[in-house]
Amino acid sequence: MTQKIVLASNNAGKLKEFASLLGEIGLDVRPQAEFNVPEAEEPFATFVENALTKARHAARLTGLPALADDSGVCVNALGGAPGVYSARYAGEPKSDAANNAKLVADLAAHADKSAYYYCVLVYVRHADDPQPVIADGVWPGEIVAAPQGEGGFGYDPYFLLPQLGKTAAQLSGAEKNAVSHRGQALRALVGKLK
Ligand SMILES: O=P(O)(O)OP(=O)(O)OP(=O)(O)OC[C@H]1O[C@@H](n2cnc3c(O)ncnc32)[C@H](O)[C@@H]1O
Ligand SMILES: [Mg+2]
Repeated sequence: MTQKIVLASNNAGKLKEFASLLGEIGLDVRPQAEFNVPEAEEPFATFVENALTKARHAARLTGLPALADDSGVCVNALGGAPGVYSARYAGEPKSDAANNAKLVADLAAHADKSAYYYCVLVYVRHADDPQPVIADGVWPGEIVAAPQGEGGFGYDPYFLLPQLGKTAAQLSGAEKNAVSHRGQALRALVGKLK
């Protein structure tokens, strides 16, 4: 029987990437919305603590193993901001357009546009699992002032891959998953679960 796992995220962009990444490995991964799990609080200053709290929350409410993703874009000239606060960088309600506008404005006076995406994944077998499985991934790039591309989500139209001459939003879903912070983290996590 395929093991059912709850995916502790409400982000449609992430869910789409996970659906394609997990399609191949024989896990039956269901978004937490299917179980009416409400969004968890993310009060911590580290990605791993937020991912752990999201995974535990979903596992507790469903009785299923849970996988959570906490991620963000870290900009070197801004001391790592927006970082763990990426989803709400421009305040509430969450808005990709407002976040991107703030990021471009904050970076305008800086010559160094280097940045990286970071993703940490946490898998818990149950809410009180004393040995959560943790894996992460880093994807370097640069922030550009003008958006390019229609794919991806979040900061992707402003996240340039200099070697490819494209933003993350100009990659196909498969191309992004092959190299992204999330793709790297998930492949590492799956390796640890085997
Ligand atoms: O907590 P969940 O429900 O998973 O959804 P969320 O959008 O709140 O997710 P996070 O708390 O992990 O915040 C991560 C933010 O970082 C940004 N981000 C993360 N990965 C990204 C990617 O692959 N492409 C573009 N932006 C990304 C995006 O703005 C996300 O909202
Ligand atoms: Mg969140």
